[in-house]
Amino acid sequence: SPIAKAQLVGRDTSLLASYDYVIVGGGTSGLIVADRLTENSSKTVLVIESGNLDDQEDEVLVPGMAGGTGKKYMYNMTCIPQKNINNRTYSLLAAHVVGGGTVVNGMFFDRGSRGDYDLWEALGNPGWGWNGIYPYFKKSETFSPPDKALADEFNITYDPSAHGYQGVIKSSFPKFQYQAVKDWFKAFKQIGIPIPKDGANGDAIGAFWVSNSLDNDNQTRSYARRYYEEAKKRSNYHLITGKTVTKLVLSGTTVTGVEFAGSATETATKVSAKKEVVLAAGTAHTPQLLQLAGIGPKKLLESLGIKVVVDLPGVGSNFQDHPVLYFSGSFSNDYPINPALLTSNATYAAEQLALYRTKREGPYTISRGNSVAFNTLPQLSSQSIANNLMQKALSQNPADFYPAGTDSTILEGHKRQTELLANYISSGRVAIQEIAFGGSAGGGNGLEKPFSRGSININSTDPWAAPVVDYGVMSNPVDMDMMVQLIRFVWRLYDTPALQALGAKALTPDPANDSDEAIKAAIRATLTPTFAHPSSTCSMMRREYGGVVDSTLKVYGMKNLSIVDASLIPMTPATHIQSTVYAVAEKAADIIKSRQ
Ligand SMILES: Cc1cc2nc3c(=O)[nH]c(=O)nc-3n(C[C@H](O)[C@H](O)[C@H](O)COP(=O)(O)OP(=O)(O)OC[C@H]3O[C@@H](n4cnc5c(N)ncnc54)[C@H](O)[C@@H]3O)c2cc1C
Repeated sequence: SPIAKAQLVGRDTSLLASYDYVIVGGGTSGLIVADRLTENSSKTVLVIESGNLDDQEDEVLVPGMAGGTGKKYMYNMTCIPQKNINNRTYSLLAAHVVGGGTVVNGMFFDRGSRGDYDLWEALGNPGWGWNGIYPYFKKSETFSPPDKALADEFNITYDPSAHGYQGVIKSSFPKFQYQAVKDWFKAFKQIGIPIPKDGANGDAIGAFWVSNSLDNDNQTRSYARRYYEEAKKRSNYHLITGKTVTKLVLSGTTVTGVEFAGSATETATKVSAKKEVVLAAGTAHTPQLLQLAGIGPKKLLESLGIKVVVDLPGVGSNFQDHPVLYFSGSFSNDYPINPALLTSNATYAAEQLALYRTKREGPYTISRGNSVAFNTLPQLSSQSIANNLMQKALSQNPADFYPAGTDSTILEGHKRQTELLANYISSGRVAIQEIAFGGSAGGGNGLEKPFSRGSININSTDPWAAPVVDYGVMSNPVDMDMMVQLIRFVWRLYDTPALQALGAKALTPDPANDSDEAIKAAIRATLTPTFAHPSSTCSMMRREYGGVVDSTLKVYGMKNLSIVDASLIPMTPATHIQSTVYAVAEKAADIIKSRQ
């Protein structure tokens, strides 16, 4: 096809009629799996990506401008009104570009704690606990330690043995930090939060330093496109961009290929997969493609007149993200050089940008920051509050959170997740709060282990129509209760001697209105349902729990169909999730290779 030929990136060759593997989505996970599968020169791989290559503009490469590309590389998707936050709506942050979320993200490159991944294993996924995934975190990373002078001044500690040194993604630290970060660390210490040496070794509980997905040599973003750049010279690797997969081609319950097109009016091209079709279209679009193909909840499919190929109730359910409440405050005694200066003082900003361009130094080497606190519920409130809240979760009836007639496997999975979560949360094995602090008085207060679950489902048979996104945020009252504790904790943090020395004052939520009811009203009015970490719509879990793929990532009931993206994460880890997606995809590639 001449159209296809023109858009096969970097190649003067034609699209083949069939490949061993067809990968749907050239985002984060898709490019990793493609790279690894093409290491075997006898296997052919086609990646079909709906977006295009990025232009490598400053807003992609310069950390201090991260996210500045706005909508250019994003889908335009909005959730339905969220009834527990005053019917407000919000975007679903899904990237639409080669490299996916890693082109536009905030470059935090951290990992969850041991418990976050042990929960996955406990859901019936042998090999997916911390010990099973840890080697793959290392495999994806090339770590550079921070500059000695900066590390000495700011006490930036790290565990060299926790990192990788031969991976594709460069991980390192900016050349600059704001002074107030030191005071925040002191404040966490004063309030009794531990300061581990490094979160990367499974001990990601407390306040610690994290690296960025940042190339230390030139202080620019390191992202999934690098996997493609390194592998594209292989003649067995084809990437086609600007083409959307519209259909999985089936023969009974075997996937034999896909159809794709550049627009709704373009005639679709068909390509066959001799071994597997690998879904890497992300948390919103992987369930969409399955449901369109008749793989999903029977009731939904029948209501749209779609022939049911496999009744798989979990496709589109168990949707999770990290709801976040941005708090504001002020420092009356702030340092003269602080994060606000870049936006308030154009001369300073121009000087600093020039410094970045000439020497790769200064605040433009920072993206969203390098210091975070991941706190457990007993730490941030008390053991008795934690026990009471978890008892409340355990006494709930899962059916109360789903429409009547919801499949029993979904309810069973909900119950099992609740039991595990309650146990891990009350025993402090996982964090439930994230506070990212970069030297400003305000920040984000994220709920890392929500009990609420949302959904992403189609409501049309048109592959070009966006699926319906329901975050389900705060649908579980235990999440509201935990969020109240998260806010009270931040207020107490402002009262520590370390932050009081800066003249810290909490502004919003306003501590003057400190009844539970007033705090809940503030949550309803201001909570954001997403921290740009959508996941879990095609969870890796036992089928009896509403799972969609097994621990070898094969879709239940189907042949030659796997999933490798963030949609398979069964329970969201307490971390920013890109390095988890990198690790999952590295492990996925090994699993798929082992089937050869
Ligand atoms: C704005 C933003 C900020 C973030 N900040 C951070 C951060 O600071 N730190 C962190 O750790 N994580 C962050 N994340 C999260 C992280 O980047 C993502 O979780 C991760 O990149 C998801 O990888 P994925 O492979 O699941 O999906 P994606 O990377 O989104 O890839 C899916 C790809 O599939 C393509 N696609 C979809 N449907 C089709 C189709 N039908 N046919 C062909 N192609 C299709 C899409 O265009 C996309 O490129 C952020 C994410 C966003 C969006």
